[in-house]
Amino acid sequence: MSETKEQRVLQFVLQNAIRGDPKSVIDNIDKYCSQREWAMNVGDQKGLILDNVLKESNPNTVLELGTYCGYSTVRIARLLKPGARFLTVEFNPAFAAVAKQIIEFAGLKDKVQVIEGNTQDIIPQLKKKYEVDKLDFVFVDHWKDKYLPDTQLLEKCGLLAKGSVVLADNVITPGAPEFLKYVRTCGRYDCTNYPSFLEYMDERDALEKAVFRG
Ligand SMILES: Oc1cc(-c2ccc(F)cc2)cc2nccnc12
Ligand SMILES: [Mg+2]
Repeated sequence: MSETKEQRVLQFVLQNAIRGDPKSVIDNIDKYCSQREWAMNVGDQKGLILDNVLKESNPNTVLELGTYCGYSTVRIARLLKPGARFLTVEFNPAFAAVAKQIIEFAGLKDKVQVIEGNTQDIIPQLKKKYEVDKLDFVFVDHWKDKYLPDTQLLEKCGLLAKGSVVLADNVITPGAPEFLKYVRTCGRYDCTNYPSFLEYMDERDALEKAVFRG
């Protein structure tokens, strides 16, 4: 059966990283995807910005939209305090299967709940089915045309509170212009842009931090 790129990333991690060591998992995914096959992980340059914004937020409850292979999931979970809750949503079952194995290999299985499904279906279930009250930190890294509707859905479902951080990947490449215009002009967010580069490439990209005013 012909394997996928995501399965090759997983194999490289299983064969080269150290079980239970999140940083070695992160470094080996970056090594494979920079030297062998490009893949849409947030990467190490934007990953460092993600680390810093996350540390500043020191969140109790985190949501990630777009798990993919679990690279940013591992980056986030490794920095969470004991008892913090972390939910990540992936609609592609093959991606979710790889992510679960990478998260488990990193030793972070007990810190993360991988939810398979469409974000527009899962977000309205977070309060009742997943017992979430408010989200302190949301990492938005799925399809660019879902950034705005999903952010508005988070608001509508009462999941954002004063100080909730929404951090979005790829606001330059591929770009999320409607999302950027909304968070920067609707009056409900304080926005900061973090210029960087597209993972494993020289093209420009950026993260946008939008802090909900409540
Ligand atoms: O970080 C990313 C990069 C790209 C991407 C694809 C192709 C290019 F040419 C450039 C950039 C797509 C993404 N989709 C979902 C989540 N994250 C993504
Ligand atoms: Mg991305």
